[in-house]
Order: sequence, then structure tokens, then C-alpha cells
Amino acid sequence: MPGNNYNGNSGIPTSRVERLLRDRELRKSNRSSHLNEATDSSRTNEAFEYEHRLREEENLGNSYVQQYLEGAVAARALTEGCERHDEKPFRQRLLVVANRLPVSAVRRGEESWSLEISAGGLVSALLGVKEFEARWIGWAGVNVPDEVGQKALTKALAEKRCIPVFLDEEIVHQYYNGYCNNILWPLFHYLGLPQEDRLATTRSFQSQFAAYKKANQMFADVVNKHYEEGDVVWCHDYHLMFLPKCLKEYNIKMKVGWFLHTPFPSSEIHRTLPSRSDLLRSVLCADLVGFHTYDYARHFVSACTRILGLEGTPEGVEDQGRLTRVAAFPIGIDSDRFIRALEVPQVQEHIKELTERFAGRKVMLGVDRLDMIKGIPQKILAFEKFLEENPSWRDKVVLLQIAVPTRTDVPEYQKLTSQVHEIVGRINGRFGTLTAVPIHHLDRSLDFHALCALYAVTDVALVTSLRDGMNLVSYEFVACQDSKKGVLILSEFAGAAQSLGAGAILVNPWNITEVASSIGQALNMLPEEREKRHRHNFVHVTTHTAQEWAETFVRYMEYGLVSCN
Ligand SMILES: O=P(O)(O)OC[C@H]1O[C@H](O[C@H]2O[C@H](CO)[C@@H](O)[C@H](O)[C@H]2O)[C@H](O)[C@@H](O)[C@@H]1O
Ligand SMILES: O=c1ccn([C@@H]2O[C@H](COP(=O)(O)OP(=O)(O)O)[C@@H](O)[C@H]2O)c(=O)[nH]1
Repeated sequence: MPGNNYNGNSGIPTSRVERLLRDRELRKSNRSSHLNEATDSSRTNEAFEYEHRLREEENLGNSYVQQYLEGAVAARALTEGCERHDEKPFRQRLLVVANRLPVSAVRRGEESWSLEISAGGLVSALLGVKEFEARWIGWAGVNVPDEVGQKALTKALAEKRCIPVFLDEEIVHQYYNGYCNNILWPLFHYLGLPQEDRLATTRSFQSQFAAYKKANQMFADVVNKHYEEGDVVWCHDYHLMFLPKCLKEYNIKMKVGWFLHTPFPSSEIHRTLPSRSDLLRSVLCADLVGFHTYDYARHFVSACTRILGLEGTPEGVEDQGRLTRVAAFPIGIDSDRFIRALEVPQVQEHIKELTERFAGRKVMLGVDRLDMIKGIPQKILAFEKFLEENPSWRDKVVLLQIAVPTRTDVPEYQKLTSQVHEIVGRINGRFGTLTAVPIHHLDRSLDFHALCALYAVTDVALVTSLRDGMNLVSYEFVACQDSKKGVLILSEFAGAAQSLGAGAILVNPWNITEVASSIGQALNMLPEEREKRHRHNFVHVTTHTAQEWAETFVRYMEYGLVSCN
């Protein structure tokens, strides 16, 4: 990995270990001051919970530090087979299994395919992972019924180190549109089941769940076919909660990790799911279970204790002496990629065009998949309120909203599209003039360079997710703002609020009045304060990268295996 020295014995980046040692000291002093502030009688649950979190975090840090100091062999994967330090290190083979491959396939002819990068945070983060000899296993986002097409696509994908799982239309309908995106997704984001078809959903639940299990088995079959001894298998997200069980049933020695990119909701929500126990038991077959935040990890452990009656420990969940480790691994981005992109002539050209186009106006930006969790209607309504209450800003600010189409076959998403169009039209009609409108709404994705240019010219980024596992858009915005030092308004319900909260203006997206006044605060913020807030976030984004996230998770997985009965 560029910029990191490796300790010859442990294979752990020296800079990372130094930072872990520093962080550990810092955590210790934070903990004592935090707990000292609480008198005996006021030692609230919050203080205890805080200490518990720090302990967990410290345990994680300690195990790294321990390895470094002892030159342990636990990270052997990197160095195995290396006699001398100057030899090229062994690279751990990693099978990344996610519903979606990082590329989507478009058929151009019987045997001809073109591949395009898929949009979404999971893809962006994993593209930044360079440490491992990684292969992706997943769905190419397209139905390929014929053998000729399947062979040609498999070949095209192999060049990108991708291995397809072929899902037919019916399975996609029941598993992806149905169980994943109409049941698990809204539930995990505290949105409940779609109101109108609640009964219909309840009726179709069994067939969708059967399709979900079948699809997970199809992923497992492809993993099994490509697995080699010593590989680490890293399963991703709510689409594949059954996968750890399928894999361990096939090969108990396989090292299996599972990471959830969405929130894991309170056990009170999870217990409403008819398949609540089956899903938990399957996930527990993994050796390591990871989440973006401690809250999500805590909710998962509570669900296992309350629903399955198992024992929660500071390290994870125990079932008859078998431990499944559970921990928080907050994701990051490949920040260098964004910072470097700003120097590319094409991006500079874009920046120049945008600056001229919006001269005299402050630019506000929203970048989201057009998903109900992103709170796009709430954001636009808050912007309307701001314009309503601040007439002097009406011709001095513009909101650019990039709304990337997603899951377009799911009825709830179709309804959302019409709803957003209706609101944008109304506001532009209300505040627009013959020459300018306050909201530019784009129903499409942008290429990487256009996106970077947009991030760079923005004065205020507005992230109003009602719930969001992490939200990488907020990280990407910060990475591209080192010249401008714009302001980030960030929902307190995004995982990113826990890492970027000190630099951002945090808001409750349901409170439109609060968001509107935050817009005013951000637009009027003095340069010194913007600088200070930006610095805090920039340091975080550039030091907690996607590479480090993956490294940490995979190394942590090395420490123990569990069996699954
Ligand atoms: O694959 P799609 O159905 O088109 O959806 C795109 C992805 O959306 C979700 O992303 C999550 O992962 C991000 C990275 O960890 C995180 O920042 C964000 O908060 C999540 O919403 C989903 O979890 C992915 O599986 C999808 O590929
Ligand atoms: O036109 C676009 C808009 C967004 N993105 C990417 O989509 C991801 C969105 O990730 P986030 O974690 O914010 O949310 P998710 O969509 O995964 O829920 C980010 O990496 C963006 O760079 C993209 O590739 N093209």
C-alpha cells in the first residue's frame, strides 16, 4: 500500500501501529475524563456504554499493537513465503461476495458485452481496496438466459477479476426487488413495510424468503467452485445473510466474514421480521461480523440475546462455547483518488465551466440514489422553507440535486420519483424566473470526473438521510474541498455523523425548520469557522480510508474460526 512501511515480521503497516498506540493513549485519557465528569450518582447508562465501547475499541487496537510488538505470525498472510524483506510480499487471496459486482453489464451483441462501473457506496469503497489479491463474486445486474451470452460475459468479467452469479428474472424479482429491497431494506432503515401493500407483502413473504435462500445458495455454489484453501471469504450486506451458513455447511474451515453496509436496527424492529431467527443464526455462522458503528453492532448483539436467547460478550455472541466475534469497522473512501482527480485537466475544465455557470450564486449540492432513506423530499422542502423565509437569498443560491435512479422495478421507488418531480416542479414554478430556477434536479448518475468537479465547486453539501449505514457522499465531498472549505450539513441518522459530526452541522432531517435554519447558518458561516470545521473532517477522511477498513477487517478475521452446526 503506498505510503506505508511494513514491519517485516507482522506484516502490519508501521504507521498504522504507531497511530494505534497514540490512539490508545488518547482513548485512555478521554475515558478517564469522561468518567471523571460523572459523579457516582450521575454515572449514567450512557457513561457505562461509552466505557464499554472504548473497551471494545481498545481490544481491537490492542490486538494489533500486540502483534506488532511481538512480531506475531497472525498476519502471516502478507509475509508467508517471504524469506527476505525486499521480496514481493505474498498477497492474501480475498473473495469478495456482494449482491452487485462493481461493474454492470450491457449486452451489445450475441457475444459482446460492455461493462460499466456500478454506482453506490459499497462499490466505491471496495474499489479502493488494493491490499489483497481480490476477486469479486456477484450479480452483473442483467438477465442472461442463454449459454452463449453467459460464456461471453464470464470471459469479459474475468478480465476485471469478477465472477458472475447468474440470477434469472423470477429470482431477481422475488429475492432482490422483493425480499431484499421491499422487506429487509425498509425494515433495517426503520421505515417499516410499505403502507399500502402491507397485507400483500405479508402474503408474498414466504415465497420471497424461499427465493432469498435459493439465491444465497446460488452465490454459495459459485464461491465453492472458486474457493482455494487459505482464501478469505468476505460476504457483504443484507442481500447475503444466509451465505455464511451455506458456506460453512460446505466447508467448516473456510474463513468467512460478513459485513453489513446498512444500519442494523433495534432488536424491537428486528423481532417483527418473520424470518428473524433464521437470519440471525445464519449470520452467526461467520467467524467475524462487522458493522459501520458501535450502535449497529450493539443492536445486533441485543437481537441475538433477546430473540435467540444467546449470550452477548464484549467480543461478540457466544453459543454453547462457540464465539462469533462482532465489532465495528467504519468504512472510508479512497481519498487520494478524489484528491488526485482534482488535478486532472478534464476536471479542472469542468470546475471552470461550473464556476462561470453559477457565478454570483452559492452552490448547494445533494448527491443521492433516489431512495426513500435519503430524505430527498425532506431536503427539498427545507430548501423551499429557507427561500420562503430569506427572500434576499432567492437569486443568490442554487440547489443542484443529483438523484441517481435505483431499484426502479420496486413500486415504492417509482412513487418516490413522481413525488420528488412534483415538489421540484412546484418550487421552481414558485421561485424561478425567466432566466434562472432555484433547483436543478438531475435524474441520472454522473461520471467520476464530473462528480469530483461538482464536489469541488460546492459551497454547502446537504445530506438529509432519514437513516443511512454510513453515507460516503459526505466523505467524498470533504475530500474534494481542500481549496474551498465548504460546509457539510449532515443528518444525525447517517453513520457518518459519528465520524464527521464535529466538523459538520448535524441536523434532524425530519425537522424542516431546523434544516432550513442550518442552511442559513452554513451560507453565512465565517471563513475561520469553515476552515476549522473542514480541517477536522479532512483529517478524518484522509486517515480512515477504504484500504485501511478492509485491511483491518480481514486481519481481524485471521484470529479465529468458528464451526456451524
Ligand atoms: O446495489 P443497489 O441496490 O443499486 O444499491 C447500491 C448500494 O446501496 C447500499 O449502500 C450502502 O453501503 C454504503 C457503503 O458502505 C453506505 O455508505 C451506505 O450508507 C449504504 O446505503 C447497499 O447497502 C449496497 O449493498 C448497495 O450496493
Ligand atoms: O452519479 C453518481 C452519484 C454517486 N455515485 C457514487 O455513489 C456512492 C453513494 O454512496 P453512499 O454511501 O453515499 O450511499 P449508497 O448509495 O451506497 O446508499 C458514492 O460513492 C458516489 O460517488 C456515483 O458513482 N455516481
